[in-house]
Amino acid sequence: MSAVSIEPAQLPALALQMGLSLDEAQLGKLLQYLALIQKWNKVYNLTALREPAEMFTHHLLDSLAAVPPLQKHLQGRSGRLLDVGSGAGLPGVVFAICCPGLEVSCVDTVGKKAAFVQQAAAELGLRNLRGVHARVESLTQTFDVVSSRAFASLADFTAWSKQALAADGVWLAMKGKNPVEEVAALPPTVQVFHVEQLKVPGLDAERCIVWMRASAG
Ligand SMILES: C[S@@+](CC[C@H](N)C(=O)[O-])C[C@H]1O[C@@H](n2cnc3c(N)ncnc32)[C@H](O)[C@@H]1O
Repeated sequence: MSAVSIEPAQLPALALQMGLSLDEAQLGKLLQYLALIQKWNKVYNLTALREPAEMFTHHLLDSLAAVPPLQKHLQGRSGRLLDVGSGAGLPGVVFAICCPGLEVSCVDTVGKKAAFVQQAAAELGLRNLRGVHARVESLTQTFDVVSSRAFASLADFTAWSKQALAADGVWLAMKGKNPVEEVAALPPTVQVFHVEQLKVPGLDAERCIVWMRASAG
């Protein structure tokens, strides 16, 4: 994966280029969130990336690329989203900032990561965001969208989170290259209805969303 030089100061222009309509407050919160990850990374061991420039492209812009497809799916509806294995809150915190009508829960088995998301929610004033310390398999609430990024194979992701998916809910899995073999390994109870290519500014790498829903099989 290679990256061209790109800087946080370019965020307003990059957001427009990505088809995002964000106000000053949202742009500010995205940069504040990045600063929080950088500040707490050493203490909480949130991400293996250490370089601020890399965090900007590989984490923030990469997560932002999934926002227009998510907004298109929601079509202005409110709803509940669960981000599974969210780590530092990627992409869940970015979704919460960009989609204020969405109630976002970021679940992780590591307590300090869930605590970091709770702290980010407080510091950024995000009342639609919460960090949950749990294994996704143990959740009983249901969600309209269940997302993941850098989490697990499609088969494991859907198997572990299926009880958390609302009856008409969808899975949103952020992946690199179109994961043809992972799709082939899915059980008949999971239907892939769209593989959507993403373009991340400054990232010369393939990215996609695999959209799935539960089917009778
Ligand atoms: C590689 S990290 C990805 C973090 C983040 N989504 C990102 O894109 O940077 C995977 C995360 O999944 C969490 N995890 C693993 N198994 C889990 C489970 N069964 N339920 C919830 N979280 C889990 C790990 O603790 C880890 O933080």
